[in-house]
Amino acid sequence: MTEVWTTPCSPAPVDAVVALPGSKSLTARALVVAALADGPSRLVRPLHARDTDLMVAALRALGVGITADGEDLLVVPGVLRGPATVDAGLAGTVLRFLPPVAALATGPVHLDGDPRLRDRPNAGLIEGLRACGVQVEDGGRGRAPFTVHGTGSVAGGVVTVDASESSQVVSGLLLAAARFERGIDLTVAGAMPSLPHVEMTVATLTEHGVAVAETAGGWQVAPGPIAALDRVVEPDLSNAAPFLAAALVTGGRVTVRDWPRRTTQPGAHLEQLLPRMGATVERTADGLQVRGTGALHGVTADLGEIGELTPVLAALCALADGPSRLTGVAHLRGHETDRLQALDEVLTAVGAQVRQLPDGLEITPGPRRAAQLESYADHRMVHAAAVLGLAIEGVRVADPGAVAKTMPDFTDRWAALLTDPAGVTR
Ligand SMILES: O=C(O)C1=C[C@@H](OP(=O)(O)O)[C@@H](O)[C@H](O)C1
Ligand SMILES: C=C(OP(=O)(O)O)C(=O)O
Repeated sequence: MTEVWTTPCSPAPVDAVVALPGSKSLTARALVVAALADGPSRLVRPLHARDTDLMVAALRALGVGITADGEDLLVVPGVLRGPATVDAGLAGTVLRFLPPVAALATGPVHLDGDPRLRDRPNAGLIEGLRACGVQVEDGGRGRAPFTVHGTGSVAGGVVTVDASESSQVVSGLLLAAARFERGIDLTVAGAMPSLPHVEMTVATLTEHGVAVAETAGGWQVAPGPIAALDRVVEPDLSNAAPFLAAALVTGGRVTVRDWPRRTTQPGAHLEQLLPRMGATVERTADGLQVRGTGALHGVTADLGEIGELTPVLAALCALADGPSRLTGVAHLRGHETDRLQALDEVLTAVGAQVRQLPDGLEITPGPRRAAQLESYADHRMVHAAAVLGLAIEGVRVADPGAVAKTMPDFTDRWAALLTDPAGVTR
C-alpha cells in the first residue's frame, strides 16, 4: 500500500537550530577521489543515504576497500577490477562519476539503476569517455544501461564534451583524469548548468594535490598521483533549503549549524536569495540564521547555477505576495523527475497559477487549497511539499520515502523542527 505523509502545518513561528547531515555532492567526490588516491583516506561526517551508499557499493564492486568506523568511512584504494555490476539507483553522481573510474578497471563494468535512471541523459559522458579512448556499449541510447569495457588504463587527452544536460559529465571526467595516461584537456561545448558543482570538483582535486587549470574553454587535469587525504564533510546546504524556508513561511527563525565560512556548495546562494524574498540572514556563532519578517516576496531569478534549489524556492514562490519567474533550469527536466512538469502539477494542485517556460517556471500565487501530492520519487519534491504544507493545512504526499536519496530521516527532522527545536540534531 502506498504510504501517505500528512505534512505538518505550523500556525506558530518556528524557532530552531538545525544540524544537517553531510553534503551528498561533497561525499560523492570525496569517495571517488579517495578511491583513486595513493593511500588510505578518512571521511569524517560523510553523508549516509541512498545515493552515497550506492557510491560506496559501486566502488567496493570495483575492488576499493571501504569500511565504516563509527560514522566515518575509511577508503583504501585497491587494484580496480571487473567484471562488475553497478546499481546507480537514481543517483546522477553514480551515473556520471563512476563510469570514468570503471574505465580504469581491468574488465567490463555494467551500470543500470531505477527505471527513471534510464531516462536521465548521459550521451555527453559516454561520448566523452569514447573520446578518451574507452569502449562503451550503450546500444546507441546514450543512457543507462551501458557497459564500460575497462582495460586497466585510459588514454585521455584532448576531449570536447556536451555538458548542456548536466555538469556532472564534466565533474565525472575531471575526477578520474589524473589517472588517465595523458590526463585531460577538456573543452565544454554548449551552455553548462551548475558551475559551482564543477568548481567543487576542481577544489576537491586541488585539495588532493592534483594539478587542475582552468582554460578558455574548460579545464585541464595533469596526469599524476592523487594524494590521500582525511577530510571533514560540510553539511548539505541544499538540504538546508527547506529548513531555512520554514523561517520565511512561518515568520520564525532557523539556524543551520556549522554553515561553512567559504564553500563551493550551491546552497551558499541562499544567503543572498532569501533576503530578496523577505528574510533577514545573519551569520551567528552557531551558523547561518534566517529570520522570517512576515513578508514573503516573489522573485525573478536565473537559477542555472543552483538548479537543485529550484523545488524549494518554487514552493516559496507559490506562497509569496506576488508573482515569480524562475529561469535557466531547462536541465531540470532530466533530474530525478521532470521537475518543471512536477512543480507545475504540484503548485497548481495547491492553488497557484503556473506557466512552464522552456527553461523555467512563472508562478503566480492563488487561493490556497489542500491537496494530495506525488513525490515523483524525488527527494526535493517532498521537501517542496513540506514547505507548502507549513502554510496550507492538509497537504499530503504519497511515497515520502523518496527522501532516502539524501536525507532518510527528513520527515522526523521536519516534525522535530516544529515540536522540539532542541531535538533537531545530527
Ligand atoms: O555534481 C553534483 O554533485 C551535482 C551537480 C548538479 O547536477 P546537474 O548539473 O545535472 O544539475 C546538481 O543538480 C546535482 O544535484 C548534484
Ligand atoms: C539533481 C539531483 O541529484 P542527482 O545527483 O541525482 O543528479 C538533486 O539532488 O537535486
